[in-house]
Amino acid sequence: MWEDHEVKKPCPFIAVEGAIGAGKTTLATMLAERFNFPLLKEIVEENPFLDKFYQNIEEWAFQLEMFFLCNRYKQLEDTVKNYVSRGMPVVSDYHIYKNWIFAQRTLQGNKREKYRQIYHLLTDDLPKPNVIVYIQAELATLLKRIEKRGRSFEQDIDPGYLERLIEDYETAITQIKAREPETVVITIDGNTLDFVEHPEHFEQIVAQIKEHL
Ligand SMILES: Nc1ncnc2c1ncn2[C@@H]1O[C@H](COP(=O)(O)OP(=O)(O)OP(=O)(O)O)[C@@H](O)[C@H]1O
Ligand SMILES: Nc1nc(=O)c2ncn([C@H]3C[C@H](O)[C@@H](CO)O3)c2[nH]1
Repeated sequence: MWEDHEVKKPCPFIAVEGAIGAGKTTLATMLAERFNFPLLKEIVEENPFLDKFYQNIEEWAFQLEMFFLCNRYKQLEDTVKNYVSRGMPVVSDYHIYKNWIFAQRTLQGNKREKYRQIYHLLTDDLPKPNVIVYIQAELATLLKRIEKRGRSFEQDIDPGYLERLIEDYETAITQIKAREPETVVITIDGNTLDFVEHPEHFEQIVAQIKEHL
């Protein structure tokens, strides 16, 4: 149980968020290790639709979004059962709301509406993270990181798509802040803070998060 507080705060359920390649998995992994919290990590390699999706977004968007949604739903169900409901902290490299951020960008009309209904049915009654670590990064940073990571299917991503996602994330974070004032949102400058190469940058982020735990 999480009882390490003088004033009772909710047990940390931390989600690291940001656009593609912002550094979510890297930072979430480092934070899980530092705080000794279990890590909930996105499944990427076994995704059968990502490659096809990047070749033809319109054709494959619904399949891809449904795949992500069903996978994350299952992961979140397990997380609630194994950690959240037992009062144990957890750090995740995504927030379930990410599904809707992407789906609004990739789906239109009838398919978006069908997806919206399924998304709400599956997620409305699930516990949401109470701390969001948002890595804000500009296009040049994302492109550099995507290239550095070198996943073949991401190398031809349209920079316009990334640019729109950066804006979508900004809008989504603003909406979350307004809608859920109880959720702690910590914004990290992903352009200037290099927590991979500079341990002191990581320490800065850890200190910022500790203030809220
Ligand atoms: N702050 C940073 N400074 C320099 N390199 C970084 C930083 N954060 C991540 N990287 C590098 O950038 C690449 C992408 O990072 P990572 O896979 O963590 O991103 P992500 O946000 O989880 O991506 P995705 O959205 O695709 O899941 C990796 O090669 C990682 O080592
Ligand atoms: N369309 C779409 N919807 C999602 O919910 C989603 N989540 C992640 N991704 C893409 C980004 C990386 O390329 C890769 C790994 O994060 O998968 C997504 N793409």
